[in-house]
Amino acid sequence: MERSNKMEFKVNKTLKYDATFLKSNFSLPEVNRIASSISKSSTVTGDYEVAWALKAVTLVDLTTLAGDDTASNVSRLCVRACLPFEPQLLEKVVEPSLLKDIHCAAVCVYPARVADAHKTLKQYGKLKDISIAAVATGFPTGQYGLKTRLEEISYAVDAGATEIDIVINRQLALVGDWKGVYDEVVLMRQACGTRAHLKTILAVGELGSMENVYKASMVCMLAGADFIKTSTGKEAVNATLPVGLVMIWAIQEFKRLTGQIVGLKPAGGIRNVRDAIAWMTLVKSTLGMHWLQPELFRFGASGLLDDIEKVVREGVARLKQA
Ligand SMILES: O=C[C@H](O)COP(=O)(O)O
Repeated sequence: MERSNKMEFKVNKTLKYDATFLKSNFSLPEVNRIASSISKSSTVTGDYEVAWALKAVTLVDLTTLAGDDTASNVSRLCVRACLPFEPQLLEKVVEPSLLKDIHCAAVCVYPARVADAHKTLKQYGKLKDISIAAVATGFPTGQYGLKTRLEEISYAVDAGATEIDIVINRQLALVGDWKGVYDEVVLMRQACGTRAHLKTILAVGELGSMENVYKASMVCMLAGADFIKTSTGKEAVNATLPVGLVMIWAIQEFKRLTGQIVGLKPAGGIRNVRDAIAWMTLVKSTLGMHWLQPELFRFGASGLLDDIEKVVREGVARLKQA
């Protein structure tokens, strides 16, 4: 199966389980205070808002995860990911040489729809530019036997997925069996092999505490995750800035202890440019501006591109009037 080679295909290594990595040292009021102050400082308007909105496009995993997904709507999603705006629209705001870079980072679909995405992206010559992410392992609940959860990964990779978004076993996490969570994610890492990046969904809204969010982040990174992702988009509480901050602290500490670099993917409920800018501000002010690239940061979102399009069109219209 022909696949994208946009990203150099280096995957993270599985490291030995070490319970000392799970110890955290933060207080909830501190987390909320910092997240709230970052959120307040992230308001931008006018041309800056358009620039940030265009940056956000390049970080989106454009997602459809619905029971009624069909080959046609997945194909339309892929076309939109390739060309979110007609090139003439952006002529006044983007340098001509950069227009080709204004596309989504990936499309994200169920395993059974990967072949449809692959077909369309191949047809448009975009397999090298846009990754195909598949959710797997009994998404969204993970409440299935391990054997079939692992088989889903192989199925999606064989169909052309280059990124696998797995869900962790919340049952094991909630009873404190972190070694059990680690062991499963290690097998998921092995099932991806070097053919696909592994993104691990923590389902933070079901983990019960920020300490558990930190532990789950560490366990997944030890197991070899390339990205840690907040949510499936199906939990009652999905991506929030405080949770993002705790995951970022885990990423920073993990890098300090092991040298291994792991990306962040907030997902679920990120629907407008204002939210996207708040997340990008959070990342910029903690991990640094260089983290805002598709290899290290993604938005998992089904509706964000609609608001981005609105903001960009309004911005371009203002420029034309000026
Ligand atoms: O992984 C992506 C999420 O499922 C998308 O969630 P959303 O539909 O709330 O944007």
